[in-house]
Amino acid sequence: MPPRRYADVPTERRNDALDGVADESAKTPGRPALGLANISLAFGGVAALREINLEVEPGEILAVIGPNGAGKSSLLNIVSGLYRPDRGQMWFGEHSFRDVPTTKLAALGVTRTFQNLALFKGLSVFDNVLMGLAHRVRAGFLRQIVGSPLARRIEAENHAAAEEVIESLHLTKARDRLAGALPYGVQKRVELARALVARPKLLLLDEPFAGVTLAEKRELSLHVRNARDSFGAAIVLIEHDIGVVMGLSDRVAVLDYGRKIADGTPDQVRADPAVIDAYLGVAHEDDKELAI
Ligand SMILES: Nc1ncnc2c1ncn2[C@@H]1O[C@H](COP(=O)(O)OP(=O)(O)OP(=O)(O)O)[C@@H](O)[C@H]1O
Repeated sequence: MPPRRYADVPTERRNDALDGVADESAKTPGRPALGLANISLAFGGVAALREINLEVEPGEILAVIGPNGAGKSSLLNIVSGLYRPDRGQMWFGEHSFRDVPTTKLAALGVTRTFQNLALFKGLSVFDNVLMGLAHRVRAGFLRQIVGSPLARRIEAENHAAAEEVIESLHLTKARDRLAGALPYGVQKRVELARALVARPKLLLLDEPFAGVTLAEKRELSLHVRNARDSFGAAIVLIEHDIGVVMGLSDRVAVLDYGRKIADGTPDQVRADPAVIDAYLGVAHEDDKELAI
């Protein structure tokens, strides 16, 4: 079966419109989709992250788990440029950073969703999804080409990509509704659609399954896996639902008090005494893998 497309938009001819991503990063070939080396972060006297080393390969789904306050959100916030690490280095593919430039994340092929949703509630589902492609051309470049055949073609391609991902994520019926008026679980799907429309190389998901029903968890899990299968996205997710984590992830990294205490397959992590001690404990022994 040929791979499915979310947004098969040719970008070569628009590369010169991207905002100088390569200029601000050192280039190192042969790197994984995401690499972290010795990342540390403290808030006053609280060490949120201590010398974290982590790699995520293209097409790999990595879950980051751990007790409350372990450093999971801090890690995601560093990778998406919201926090600045005190020490360490990061790689997105060949681009290396100390500080991730938030405004250039999408152009680097990195998208994320937020635990508490970050949709434009007064815009339609279609327009929200379209916003996931807003980074593709600079405003100045758009002004120069407005009304031209190239501008019309870019618009048509973006619209087609948005329609495709809306259909893929079963959002067709909600396409013209205001995002803010939709049930929470559907809004979660809209946010995922917006993160997927540009076919990211690296997708960061902050508790994508929090607050949704079991049926919605199953469906969202399928869409996440499909993003990996259809265009090889590397996916990092923070999740508390151990059933989802074990069923969906290729690899699980466990944080505790800012340290990475385990990193392995779901089975390896589930059997690791340090992880059972720090996090899984007796309460999680009965957690069943979510069948997806
Ligand atoms: N902006 C901040 N200012 C001060 N301290 C912070 C800030 N963000 C995180 N911390 C502290 O850093 C540590 C790690 O917090 P973080 O939110 O990253 O953990 P977490 O694993 O995501 O927790 P949870 O599962 O509860 O969301 C905690 O001690 C937290 O109180």
